[in-house]
Amino acid sequence: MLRNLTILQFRSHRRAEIAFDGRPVAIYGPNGAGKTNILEAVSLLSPGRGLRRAQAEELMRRAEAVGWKLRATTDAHEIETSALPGEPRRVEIDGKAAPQVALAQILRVLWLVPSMDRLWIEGAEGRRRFLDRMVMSFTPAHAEATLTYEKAMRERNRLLKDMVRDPNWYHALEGQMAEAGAAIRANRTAALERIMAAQAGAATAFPAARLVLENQGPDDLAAALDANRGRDMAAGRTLEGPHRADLLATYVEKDAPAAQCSTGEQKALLISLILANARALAGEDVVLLLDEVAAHLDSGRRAALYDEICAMDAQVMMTGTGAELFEALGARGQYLEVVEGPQGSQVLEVEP
Ligand SMILES: Nc1ncnc2c1ncn2[C@@H]1O[C@H](COP(=O)(O)OP(=O)(O)OP(=O)(O)O)[C@@H](O)[C@H]1O
Repeated sequence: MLRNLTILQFRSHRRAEIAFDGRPVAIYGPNGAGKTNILEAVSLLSPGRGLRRAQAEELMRRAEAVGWKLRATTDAHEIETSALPGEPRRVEIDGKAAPQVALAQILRVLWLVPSMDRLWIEGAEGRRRFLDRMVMSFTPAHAEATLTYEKAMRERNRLLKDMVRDPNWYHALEGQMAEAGAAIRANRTAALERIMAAQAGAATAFPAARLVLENQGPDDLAAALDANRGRDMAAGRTLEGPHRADLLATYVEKDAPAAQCSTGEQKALLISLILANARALAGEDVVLLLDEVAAHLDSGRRAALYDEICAMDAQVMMTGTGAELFEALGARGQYLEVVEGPQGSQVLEVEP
């Protein structure tokens, strides 16, 4: 689990040191105090751009703009990640420089944030990202397969745009895309099976979702890329492949597509998936970040959510309103109050 986190010059935080004691962490305080910024810091202990998909530069505290740094201690490792102005984010694990993807091996960080409330309604890209984060939590190497595929595809797209016709320019790239693409597909299929199995086996108040992958691309991607170069050249990009896949969910009990469910039901489906994801990872170091998830839930589901979180093997950190969190978690929670101070956000440990 994550034991300690030091946040330096990050968003609204000048310096915050937090020691986690293993209980679900309840973070509360006024609007804009810097609660979500703490969850965002934790999300950056995994590969990628974190739960707001921010650029490294945006994360620098505006007042000083000297760069930011996060230091974390888990049971087994020390993680440091930082960025200086104008530079990409860097990662060190146990004092040695490491590629970002190496973070996926240490903590399995999962999250739900309010910007995902319209996930089932909006475009496929958000769902694909959500899917790939779940997949990466099971198969850390998925992060690398995705990077390899996207890099090769970008180069292929450049050739297509430049109207390069010589097949020799394409062979190696398409080979890489086919190989990484097959891994991506297999990883995604396996992850969905694990999530659905975890849902089926759990005593949970959250609805079961049937998950299906659509638009995964042709079975023989190498042959399709080879055959469709002319069509792709006309479009100026690669039209088919796992980069177009979509995740469809059905609310099983009502046999309704997620996009047609009520706002609360859509949220319940997301919570159901993220809880199933965490359960399916039992035995791994899972950190589950829940930003204002209780909004849209009825009182029955809210109570169930808190009970399920407390019974889980995962380390949970959530934001919400103080009164509700105190009432729901009582002595089961660790409380952090975040307030805005003259020197930026202040994080206070509170005993209820
Ligand atoms: N790069 C930055 N430098 C300084 N402050 C920043 C930076 N980025 C965001 N902030 C500030 O952080 C605050 C938002 O923090 P955060 O999103 O954590 O709020 P919150 O406590 O979750 O609030 P809410 O309850 O409204 O969701 C805002 O006041 C914003 O101006």
